[in-house]
Amino acid sequence: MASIEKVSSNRVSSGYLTKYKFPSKSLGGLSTQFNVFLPSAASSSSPVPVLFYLAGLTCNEDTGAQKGGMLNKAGEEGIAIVFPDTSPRGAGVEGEEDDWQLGTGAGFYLNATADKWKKHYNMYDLVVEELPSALKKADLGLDFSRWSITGHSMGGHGALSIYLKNPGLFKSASAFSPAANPSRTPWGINAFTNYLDAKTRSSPPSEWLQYDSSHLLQSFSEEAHILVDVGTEDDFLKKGQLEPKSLEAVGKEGVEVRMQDGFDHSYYFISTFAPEHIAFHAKHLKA
Ligand SMILES: N[C@@H](CCC(=O)N[C@@H](CS)C(=O)NCC(=O)O)C(=O)O
Repeated sequence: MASIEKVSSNRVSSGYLTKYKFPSKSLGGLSTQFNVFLPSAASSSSPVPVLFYLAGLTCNEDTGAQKGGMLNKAGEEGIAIVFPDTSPRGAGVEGEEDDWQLGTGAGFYLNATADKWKKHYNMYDLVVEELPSALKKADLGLDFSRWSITGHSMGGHGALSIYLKNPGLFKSASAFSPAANPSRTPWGINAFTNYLDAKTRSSPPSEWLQYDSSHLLQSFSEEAHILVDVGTEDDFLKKGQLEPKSLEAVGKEGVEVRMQDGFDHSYYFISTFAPEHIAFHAKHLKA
């Protein structure tokens, strides 16, 4: 496996935010970048818990790190945060730059099975397997036995679906304005239609449902530790892209969905509630 290479580093909060890159097998050999916030106290002999933050459509590895308002609280709690990119870059797939909801900046945290996309668009494998392996090998002081995941919008879908698909791997999951029922809402339908080669005739196809949090939650047999915040003035909520009620409708204990009065879809909303999400994860990561 290729080693990670440092690109830049900035002092922030009680530690450093460092950008790395490495050639990713999951992304067909393309170089991918990610940021790691590491509290200064972390070391290979004293590793810290890890939180992954998955960003939304049109974003990259810098968006959450720069605008999410997460780092002071993470520093205080002694938690590292890993910020992956949202898609491969420069795959050269026809049309990948034409639509902000598909292709570059819109990897949807799945493994593509459609011929056109499957060589490069495997963000699920990158986030769940390859990036953790590369980070473990680099021995930065991250303890992946204490691992949680969060994200925004498309990244909220990523965080919840990855948590639900891997019982026991994460201590907790949270999301800001997630696309919570993507097999039935426009962004998800567009992404799944293009990325996934669905052979089943059911509607929605089972190949889509394996990435739908509201569906996955129905058969999640473990104790759930999930926190979701959504702003009542979120235009994407109003346009039916998010459907957080479909998570509540499952009626599973341990899933808290909070509607936040007057907030929209932006990073003003995320940065307001980010410290509460960090505290939520800290409670489970340190339990
Ligand atoms: N480009 C889209 C909006 C894309 C968008 O809102 N992306 C969200 C995630 S779904 C985001 O976090 N954008 C980055 C930002 O707000 O800084 C549009 O023009 O409607």
